Amino acid sequence: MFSSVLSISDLSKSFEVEGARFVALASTGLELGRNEIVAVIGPSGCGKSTLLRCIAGLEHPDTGRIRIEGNDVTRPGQGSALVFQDHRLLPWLTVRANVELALEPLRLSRADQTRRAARYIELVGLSRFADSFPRQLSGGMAQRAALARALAVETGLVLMDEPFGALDSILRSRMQDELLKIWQEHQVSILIVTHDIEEALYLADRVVVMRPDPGHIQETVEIALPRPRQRDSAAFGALRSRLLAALAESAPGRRVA
Ligand SMILES: Nc1ncnc2c1ncn2[C@@H]1O[C@H](COP(=O)(O)OP(=O)(O)OP(=O)(O)O)[C@@H](O)[C@H]1O
Repeated sequence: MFSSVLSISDLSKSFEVEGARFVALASTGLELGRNEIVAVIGPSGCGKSTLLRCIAGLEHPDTGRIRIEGNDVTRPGQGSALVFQDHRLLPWLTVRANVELALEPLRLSRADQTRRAARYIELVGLSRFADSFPRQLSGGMAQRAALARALAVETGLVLMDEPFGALDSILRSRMQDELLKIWQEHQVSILIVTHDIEEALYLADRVVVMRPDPGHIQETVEIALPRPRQRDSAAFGALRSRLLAALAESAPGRRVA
């Protein structure tokens, strides 16, 4: 049975731009199943980040309903954790202290907080760097620390906005494999925004293609390829062509109502 972790219906969001209403998202609906990975692609400005920010409770939608595990999202950090392109670790805190800080709202005992932070730092392979500061980490390591911080909260839903966008291609594909390994072992649902079609195809069970003017979901493509996926296989290539064609249909634009 399809058990929804995230359920979005009729979501819309507009912003005031130069005295006029600009519609960033219009009547958007989306379901995310338990342990599902869904990637969101689309041209710049089609509302991908706005969608994620609404789910994360950082933006208040104009209309519609967002539920995580059946609960309406009304404030930040409710049922989800967000990973950005830049790691956003606090520079004056060590990796360990950054992860522990994210756990503060859970009001765990001091011992449990320490244990949980250590477990997730180990999971992303950073135990040796737990007492390092962000400036002492490479880009990939800092992004792994940000992932540990998001996973440690154990929300069951991780939202990722271009998480590997700033990494070089070799590191990026290594991080994709690490993410899949963690996902397989830890049973989380992931909604990931990416500009990279290959990344979407490599990671996702479904790819949602968005279109601007106003931002909405144009189509959803099932990626029924077994894992680990072969980027040079004919089936991968056929889906790549399909997504490229879907993206070509989307032309950036801006509607001011
Ligand atoms: N706070 C805001 N005020 C005004 N306009 C905004 C605001 N946030 C987003 N927008 C506009 O809404 C539209 C969608 O932005 P959003 O960042 O969601 O797009 P995106 O698809 O994530 O783009 P990109 O791929 O470039 O990151 C853009 O035109 C953007 O300028």
